[in-house]
Amino acid sequence: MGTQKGKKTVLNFDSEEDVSKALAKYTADLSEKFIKEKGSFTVVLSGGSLIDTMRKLVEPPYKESVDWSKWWIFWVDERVVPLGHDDSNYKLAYDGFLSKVSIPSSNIYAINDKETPEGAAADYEARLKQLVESKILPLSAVSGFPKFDLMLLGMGPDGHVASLFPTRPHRHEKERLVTFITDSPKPPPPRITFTFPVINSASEIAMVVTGAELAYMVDVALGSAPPPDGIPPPCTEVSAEEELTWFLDKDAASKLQTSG
Ligand SMILES: O=C1O[C@H](COP(=O)(O)O)[C@@H](O)[C@H](O)[C@H]1O
Repeated sequence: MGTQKGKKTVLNFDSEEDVSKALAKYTADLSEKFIKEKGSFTVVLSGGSLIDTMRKLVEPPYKESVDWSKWWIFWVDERVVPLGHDDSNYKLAYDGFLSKVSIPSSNIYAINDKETPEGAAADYEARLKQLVESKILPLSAVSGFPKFDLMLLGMGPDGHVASLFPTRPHRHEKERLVTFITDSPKPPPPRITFTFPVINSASEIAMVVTGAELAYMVDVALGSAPPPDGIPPPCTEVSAEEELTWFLDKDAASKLQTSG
């Protein structure tokens, strides 16, 4: 299991719609707080169901009240396909979120889709290091890795987060900021992903998990069921420097002993 440095909060909601509303308010509140404190808000997105659950953030009142000009967008993982491909996490986010708000395009860090997985990971890592040098991204005083303000994570039924899969050794990478995989068990096979040292250096992390097919893994991740084959899956390793907040709907929380 990961070492929990910050606080952990588990929020249970009646429906996915309620998760979407609460996630919008949580994100807008953090945006205001970080922009007030440091003049910018660095947000790391996942792919998958997260983007649809973020839909309330691009509706009134947040669409107008959030200062999108101060946002910076990154991806915790990306499939190494052209940015316009249906498997691209960038395209998913562009269609469902980024095209609806006015974040400066120079603040949106899509991968270089002309590279191999290894090249794309090295390129993304180099660009993050440049942002550290230009003081856009601070380094965590705890880990020495870049510290993002907010990571919005999803989880797969096998307990993967980002593109860190239970059966792949790159989940244990401790030196690199960004690594790659060419044989992801979930298609498409070529992907790049932030490593745990970077993920766990974030100030705030939201784990956004909805749907009954994730109920067992939620139980494992929150420590109330034993992990499959006795091996803790990646979702058990997530922790944030300030606060990790789980957003669960009733179905995802259905196996937890104490929900509500
Ligand atoms: O492949 C991926 O899967 C995870 C989980 O997706 P979900 O649809 O179960 O929410 C996602 O977080 C990751 O970014 C994506 O590349």
